[in-house]
Amino acid sequence: MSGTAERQVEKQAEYVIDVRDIRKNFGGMRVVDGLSLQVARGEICGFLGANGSGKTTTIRILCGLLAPDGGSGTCLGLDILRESQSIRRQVGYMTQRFSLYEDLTVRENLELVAGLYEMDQPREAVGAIIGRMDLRARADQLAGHLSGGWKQRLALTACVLHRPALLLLDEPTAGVDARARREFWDLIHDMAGGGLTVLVSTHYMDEAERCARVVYLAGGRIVVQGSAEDLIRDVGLTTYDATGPTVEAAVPLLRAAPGVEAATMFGRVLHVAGMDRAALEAAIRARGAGLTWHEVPPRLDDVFIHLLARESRDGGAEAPR
Ligand SMILES: Nc1ncnc2c1ncn2[C@@H]1O[C@H](COP(=O)(O)OP(=O)(O)OP(=O)(O)O)[C@@H](O)[C@H]1O
Repeated sequence: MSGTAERQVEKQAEYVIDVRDIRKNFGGMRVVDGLSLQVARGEICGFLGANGSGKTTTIRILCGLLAPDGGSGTCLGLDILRESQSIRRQVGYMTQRFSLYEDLTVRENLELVAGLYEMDQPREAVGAIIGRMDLRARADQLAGHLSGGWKQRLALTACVLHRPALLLLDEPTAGVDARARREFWDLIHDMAGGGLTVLVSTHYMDEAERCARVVYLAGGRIVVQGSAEDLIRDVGLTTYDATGPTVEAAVPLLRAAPGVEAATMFGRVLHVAGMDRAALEAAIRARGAGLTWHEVPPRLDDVFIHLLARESRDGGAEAPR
C-alpha cells in the first residue's frame, strides 16, 4: 500500500466524520457558517442548538442529500462534494417524520427497504434484524397501527438494516414517551458498542447526557463542545436551590435581580443560576431572605438555558416552537 493510501485508511479509521469550514446559505441567509466537525468511530455525538441553528441542514449535508456552498471533508472516508451518492447509500439517516408505509406490515416495510438496498438474501436479513431489534411480536402488524415509540423503533430498524457504519439521526425521538426514548437510546448504545458511529440531534437533556460528546450550535456555528461534564465546567455557572414557605413569592423578585439569569421552580424547590457568583449570592441575600439555600452543582439544562438566553440576547435564536 502506498504511503498516501495508508494515511487515508488510518484517517478513515480515526474519524468517520471529518469536515472543515462547511457553509450553506438559503436565499441570502447563512444557515451553516464555517462548521468543522470530527466524529470518531464508535462515538455517540449529540447535536444541540436552538430551533433554526442549522442542525438539520448540517446533517443533510453530511449524508449527501444537500450540497454545501463551501467547505470540504469526508464522511465514511468518502468526499462530501464528489461522492455524495455513495455516502447516501452507506449511511443510515433517520428524520423525525415517519417515512415508512403505514398500510404495510413491519416485515413488509423492512423487506421493501432491503430491496431498495439490493441486499443479498433480504428475507434472512429482515428476519435477523426483527429478532435483534425485538420486533418479533409486531412483525405482522401494520406500521400505521404501531404506537409512536414502536414506529420510531421500526424507523431505526429500517435505517440500520443495510448495516451502515454511520447513523445520522435528526430528532429521532421527538414526541415519544420517556420509556420508549430510553429503550431507543439503549439500542443506540448497544450498536455503538459494536462500532457504529452516531450523530444525533436532540432537544432533550436526558438524551444529551447519554452522548459521549455534545456539540452545541448557534447561528450555524459550533459554540461549545465536549462531554456533559466539560460543558458544565467550562461554562462556569453558579447554581443554588431554595426551599421554604415563601419560595414561590421569591421567584419574580429574584428574576428581576441583577446577577440572576434564571429562577425556576422544580416542584417545591426554587433553582437559581447565574454567571457572576458574587452578584447571584448578593441577590439571594437581598431577595431570598427567609428561605433555606444551598449551593448545588449546575446541570446540563442550566448550561443550555444559559446558552439559549445568551443567543437571544445577541440575536439569532428563533422563538421556541
Ligand atoms: N430548504 C430551505 N430553504 C430555505 N430555508 C431553509 C431551508 N432549510 C432550512 N432553512 C432555514 O435554515 C435555518 C436552519 O434550519 P435547520 O432546519 O437546519 O435548523 P435546526 O437547527 O435543525 O432547527 P430545529 O431544531 O427547529 O429542527 C432555518 O431558519 C430554516 O428556516
